Amino acid sequence: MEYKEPFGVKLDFESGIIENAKKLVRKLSDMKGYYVDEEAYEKLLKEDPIIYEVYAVEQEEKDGDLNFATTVLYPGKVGSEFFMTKGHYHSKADRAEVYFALKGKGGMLLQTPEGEARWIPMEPGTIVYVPPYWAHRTINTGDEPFIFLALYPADAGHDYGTIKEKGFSKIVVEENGEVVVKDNPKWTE
Ligand SMILES: O=P(O)(O)OC[C@H]1O[C@H](O)[C@H](O)[C@@H](O)[C@@H]1O
Ligand SMILES: [Fe+2]
Repeated sequence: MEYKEPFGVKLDFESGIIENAKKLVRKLSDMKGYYVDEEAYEKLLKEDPIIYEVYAVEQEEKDGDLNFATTVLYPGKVGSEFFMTKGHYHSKADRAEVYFALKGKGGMLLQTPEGEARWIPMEPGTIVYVPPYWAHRTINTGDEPFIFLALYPADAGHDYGTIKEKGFSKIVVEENGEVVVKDNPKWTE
C-alpha cells in the first residue's frame, strides 16, 4: 500500500491566505449575468474590481479524500446587490460540504434543484453544513472582507451551469441600510 504523506499548512486568519495554496481570482468581469442590475454591472465594470479570491488545497478527484479552501470575499455591491460568489451545485450532486466563518460578516444562500432557498447568516465562528444536493453561494453583507474556510470531498467537483443560467430564486440586497433577502425578479422555474 502506498500511503499519502500527511501535512500541516498555515492559514493566516487576518488575510485568509493558506500557504502554498492554489490561488484563484474572480473579478467582476468573470461574473457577467450573475447580478440582477445589469446597468450597475456595466458601470462598475470600468473598474472591474476583484470580487473574491480562493486559496485551495486540493487532492486528486478521488472518492474518500478531502479538499479545503479559504475564500476572501470583498465588500461591495452591484446596484443594491451585495458582492457574492458564483455559487454552484457539486458535479457529484450528493456530496456535502462544511463552511467555517473566520472574519467579517455575511451569509450563505442555499437552494435545492426545485428552487427552495435558505439564507444562513454567518459571522466568525459560524459553521454551516451544506447538505447533499443543495447549491450554495456566499455573500458579503458587511464592510470588510468576509473570510471563511470550506471543506469538501475531493471528488465533489463544481457544477456552475445551472446557477449561471438561472441564478438563485432569492437575492440579497441592501434596502434602507438593512440586509434584505428577497425574491429574484429574474427567477424562472
Ligand atoms: O466556486 P464558487 O461558487 O465561485 O465559490 C468559491 C469557493 O468557495 C469555497 O471556498 C468553496 O470551498 C470552493 O469550492 C469554491 O470554489
Ligand atoms: Fe461547494
